[in-house]
Amino acid sequence: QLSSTFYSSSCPSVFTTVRSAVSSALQSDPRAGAKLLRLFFHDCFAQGCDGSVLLDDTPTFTGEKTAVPNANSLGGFDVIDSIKASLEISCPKTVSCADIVSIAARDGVVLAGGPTWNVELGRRDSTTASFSQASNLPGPQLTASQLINVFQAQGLNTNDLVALSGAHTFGKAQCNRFQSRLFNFNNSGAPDPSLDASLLSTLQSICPTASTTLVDLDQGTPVTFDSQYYKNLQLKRGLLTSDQTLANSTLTSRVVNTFTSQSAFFNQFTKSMIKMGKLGVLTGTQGQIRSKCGAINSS
Ligand code: HEM
Ligand SMILES: [Ca+2]
Repeated sequence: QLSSTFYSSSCPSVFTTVRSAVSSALQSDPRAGAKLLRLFFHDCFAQGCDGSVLLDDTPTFTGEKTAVPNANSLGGFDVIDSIKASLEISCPKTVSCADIVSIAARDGVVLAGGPTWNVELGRRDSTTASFSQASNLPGPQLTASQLINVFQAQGLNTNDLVALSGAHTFGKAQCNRFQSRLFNFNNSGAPDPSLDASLLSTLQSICPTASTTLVDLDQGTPVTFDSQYYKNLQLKRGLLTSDQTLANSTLTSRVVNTFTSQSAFFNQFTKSMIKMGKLGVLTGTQGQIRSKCGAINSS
């Protein structure tokens, strides 16, 4: 029961406010859009798209930020906080943090050259978070069949999985997320055979150890939102095991091939984003509209 016109009368400036904030964040951080897109994914997969990922820990509350997939990894909180501060001036107590994340994710895609779509709105913010669900976000070592299962548990199918993984067309990953592929893959004494030799030697020199050094997820067009990601997979140039497996497994390889067509990818990506954006949403009088995205309202 979300709607793209949800704020048409209550906060008509919401789209321009978010767009200009994301655009200005990109001036100082070329990864800002990628961070915001990932933030949306991590919000939706833990307890639904309810802003739970934004809640800070307190002495009596454990949120999602310290879960392994998020800790020292997730970003974009500063951009969301500054958008929220602007909107509390123009449209007080009106726009949920969960909706801000969903619009900012779309704008991060658009401003990197990706497709646009009408974001469906009307989500409300949670008063709780789920450390355990955040901890169960899919890890970079998963195989295609494991990824299919994780997505299926959220009501997302194989097309959604492959299309949404295309988000790795921009942004970066730390060496420690994939370094196990480079020297002694699965205790074989050799690197992952499904990794292109020239990319392997590049990565071996950047990542001699499982460090926090950052590497482009898409070595072809690292800051553009395009279908290069799928072409990389066909060339054994996927960075994470969870990327490369999509081309290696017969469960997903045909879909990977389809998405080398940019129009086919963009078309499915927008549909899958709208679908992911509906996971576990709070609407109507459920939850609340937070005044600050990092904390539940005190009264
Ligand atoms: C299919 C399962 C997925 C796995 C296993 C996965 C895993 C990862 C990992 C390990 C990183 C690097 C984190 C770090 O090094 O700190 C990453 C980055 C990223 N992920 Fe995913 N991801 C998945 C799906 C998605 C989806 C569905 C989206 C969004 C629709 C997404 C968007 C991103 C983006 C944009 C980045 C780069 C963020 C940045 O530069 O800060 N990922 N992902
Ligand atoms: Ca959530």
